[in-house]
Amino acid sequence: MDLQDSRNPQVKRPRAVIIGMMGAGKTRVGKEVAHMMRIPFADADVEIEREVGMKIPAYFDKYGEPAFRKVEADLIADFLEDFDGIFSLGGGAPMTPSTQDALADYIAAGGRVVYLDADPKEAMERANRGGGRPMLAGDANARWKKLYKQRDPVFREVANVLVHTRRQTPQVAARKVMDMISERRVHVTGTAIEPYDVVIGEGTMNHVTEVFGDTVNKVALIHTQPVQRHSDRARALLRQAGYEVSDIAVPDAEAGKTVEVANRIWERLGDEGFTRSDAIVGVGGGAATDLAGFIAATWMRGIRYANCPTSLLAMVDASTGGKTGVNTSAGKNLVGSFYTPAGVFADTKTLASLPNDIFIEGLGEVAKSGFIEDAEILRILEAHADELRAFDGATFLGSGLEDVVSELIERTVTVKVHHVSADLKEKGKREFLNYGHTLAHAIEKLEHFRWRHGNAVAVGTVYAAELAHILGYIDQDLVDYHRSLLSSLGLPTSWNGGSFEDVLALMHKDKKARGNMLRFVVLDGGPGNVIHLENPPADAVEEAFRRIRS
Ligand SMILES: NC(=O)c1ccc[n+]([C@@H]2O[C@H](COP(=O)([O-])OP(=O)(O)OC[C@H]3O[C@@H](n4cnc5c(N)ncnc54)[C@H](O)[C@@H]3O)[C@@H](O)[C@H]2O)c1
Ligand SMILES: Nc1ncnc2c1ncn2[C@@H]1O[C@H](COP(=O)(O)OP(=O)(O)O)[C@@H](O)[C@H]1O
Ligand SMILES: O=C(O)C1=C[C@@H](OP(=O)(O)O)[C@@H](O)[C@H](O)C1
Repeated sequence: MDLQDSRNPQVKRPRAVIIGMMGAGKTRVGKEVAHMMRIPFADADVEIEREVGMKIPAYFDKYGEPAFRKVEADLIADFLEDFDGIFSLGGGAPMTPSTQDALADYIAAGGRVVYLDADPKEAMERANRGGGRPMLAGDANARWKKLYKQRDPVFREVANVLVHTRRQTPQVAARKVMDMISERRVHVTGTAIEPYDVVIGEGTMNHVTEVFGDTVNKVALIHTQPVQRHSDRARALLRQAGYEVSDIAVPDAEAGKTVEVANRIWERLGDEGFTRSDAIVGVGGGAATDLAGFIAATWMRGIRYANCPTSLLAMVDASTGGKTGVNTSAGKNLVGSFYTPAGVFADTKTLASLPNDIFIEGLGEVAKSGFIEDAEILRILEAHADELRAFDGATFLGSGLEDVVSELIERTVTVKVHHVSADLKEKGKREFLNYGHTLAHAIEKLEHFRWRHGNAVAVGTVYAAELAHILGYIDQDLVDYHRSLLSSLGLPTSWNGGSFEDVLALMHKDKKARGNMLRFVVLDGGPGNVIHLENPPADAVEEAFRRIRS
């Protein structure tokens, strides 16, 4: 398949622009960030000196500040469009209106303007060292303070990333900047949805303390044992932020998603005096975040909650979108509520402990999102299939793969959000997220849930592709592409379990079915074009099933 890269490789833009007061460390810390990220560094002052062929104090003396600002603004405008690294500006640069406009455009195109917010005393002292700063001529301290008063509010306005560096070494500050600029955010809004962000990247769990504000006192931290070390981190962060934390360990995976476990948690919340102004944080795979959301939705008819998903599947799917619930003897996920979180923190640091097979499973839902909306996902999966299949948590952090996985999470969450925002309660468009799921749910049930969901979805998408091909919606190449892509990622593409009759009976019970009519989600023409297929001919439904037997 020929999948075009939707991004334009010609466009160069700084990975981050650093602003701040004189002496904040824009040059020193900026260089360190570039070094850590192995990308180029440029300092506007140095570039200006190169361009005008003299030192800045000499230029100020000869031509004055207005002339300097003009040269500075022109140079910054050029770099914002043609430099692919870390770019530090001179202290006063963001005060020039044309530079403010250029920075706003840069942010609108996805850029990061980092305000390096140093402690005023520390920065002032450093700025006065060494001299050579024309803006501090005369009483340097008084000048610095005056400029700080004028500039600090503007810097806060102009930047979209704020990094405090008080008492931090340049290395520590740089690490902080690096984490913050590598972060990706997907904003979720929609009718009946209180807006929230899904924050993706290494260290993003640190933000879990930012969503509840001052009104919350107690936080119940719901997690499973395999992710203990990650929930320990969340607990430490929440305690440091002043919350009273109750640690609630629940049985792992589906064993935790039961009414009995929920009941034990409700009892505990009652004993510990949780009120409507308290909150829940879920840390773990999709089972733990589904349970945590369900507890939040039901306790006192709804309290605030945040999710820290730790499996790929939970990051790309389960933790966003607001479906919460437990399993009962009537079936999986049949009891629950649509209840959206206050924030989702997909911290890629937690993937370091994720076993390979559980990671691979998550790719099933990632590929599905590529098929239904974002063909760029398919291109990325294709280009990195070998590394993804060989995923090893032990070598994952800081590797090139981490960036690839972060992009896949961002894109997959974006696809999910497009569907959820338009249709929270699954009355229409949201059903498209169910591509491959009609057969997948039947497989999971017949395999007594020993088959992992993402693996079943992979087979289900091949089935849906076969069905669409038999009925003339897509060509054989696209069916073959489903198989080759999924198997290159280590996902299954065939299933030899139960009989067609068993599968058919279960597909009739699928939530998309209407009366006795089967309904599937299929592609029409190519990836990105999805339709509902209602009541397909019985022989096509059976023939497609025959084709997924190996
Ligand atoms: N709410 C939704 O919209 C939605 C969507 C898809 C799936 N789900 C639900 O999500 C669940 C499946 O999610 P899942 O695949 O994450 O399964 P899971 O929660 O059972 O996690 C799989 C296993 O991986 C472990 N694990 C998770 N993160 C780990 C880490 N970082 N390190 C080590 N071990 C880790 C878990 O403890 C568990 O043993 C199902 O219950 C499904 O119904 C919900
Ligand atoms: N976090 C820090 N800790 C200690 N020294 C620092 C720190 N940041 C910067 N410095 C030092 O302070 C001086 C001013 O830093 P610089 O990067 O030139 O500031 P700016 O470019 O923001 O004016 C330099 O000598 C630099 O090495
Ligand atoms: O604050 C300012 O107006 C200036 C700061 C300097 O950069 P640093 O902040 O890197 O010292 C330099 O651009 C020029 O002296 C003007």
